[in-house]
Amino acid sequence: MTDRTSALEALDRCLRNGLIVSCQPVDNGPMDDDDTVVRLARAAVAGGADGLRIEGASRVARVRQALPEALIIGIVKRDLPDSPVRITPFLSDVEALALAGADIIAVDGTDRPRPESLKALIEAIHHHGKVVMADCSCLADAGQAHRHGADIVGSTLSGYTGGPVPAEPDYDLLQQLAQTYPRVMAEGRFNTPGDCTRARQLGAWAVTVGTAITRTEVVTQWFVEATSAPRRASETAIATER
Ligand SMILES: CC(=O)N[C@H](C=O)[C@@H](O)[C@H](O)[C@H](O)COP(=O)(O)O
Repeated sequence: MTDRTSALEALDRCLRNGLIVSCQPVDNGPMDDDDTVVRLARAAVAGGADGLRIEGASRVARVRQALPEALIIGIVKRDLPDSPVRITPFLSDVEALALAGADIIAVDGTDRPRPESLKALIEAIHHHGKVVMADCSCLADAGQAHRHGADIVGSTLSGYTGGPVPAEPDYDLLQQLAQTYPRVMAEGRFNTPGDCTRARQLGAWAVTVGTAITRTEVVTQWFVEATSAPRRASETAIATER
């Protein structure tokens, strides 16, 4: 049995049917600092998370130090002037995440203009002895990533490569992925426990939840929107009665 096969079998034991909590606060918001990310990660593990998704090599290193046993999916996000690819675009990002202690490194798995090829990124991650997750937007992305050797394919980028972002997770893509690949991460707008149950029923290997657990501003906004609409309606009714 190769090292890679045994590493993947060990991963299956940890993550199959597991929950990964993505600890990525709202950019530049009041929770967007390293200490808060470490606390979010600790809280997620205390709540039973099987893994963590952490952005930035320095934050991966901080979380690794705080939680030596945690399973960490590391990414680097960048806004590039000449490419829409944001998630771990450079070989230097892969190296930094590997040195920081990520177990799994996720990269953009879409077929869009990019500074370094997907194949080169996947090879580099394997060279560092790490597991590759490809963040995909469609079935074709996953096919290409899998051919290049990606170990995990995720629905992460469905809805984020153009046009309005849908409200629901992409269950159709998830089902297609799960029928085709052995390790499929349901990720992207899985905002309720019910969404996660459905992901599992459709064959997801694991589910990643971010916003609904770690972006307080966004979740607060959901509640504000849900509660303010009726209030406005009743205010209108009162105004009309007067
Ligand atoms: C599209 C993109 O850049 N997704 C990012 C990937 O790391 C994060 O912003 C998401 O929070 C993460 O994928 C989890 O998804 P959700 O927050 O919907 O549970």
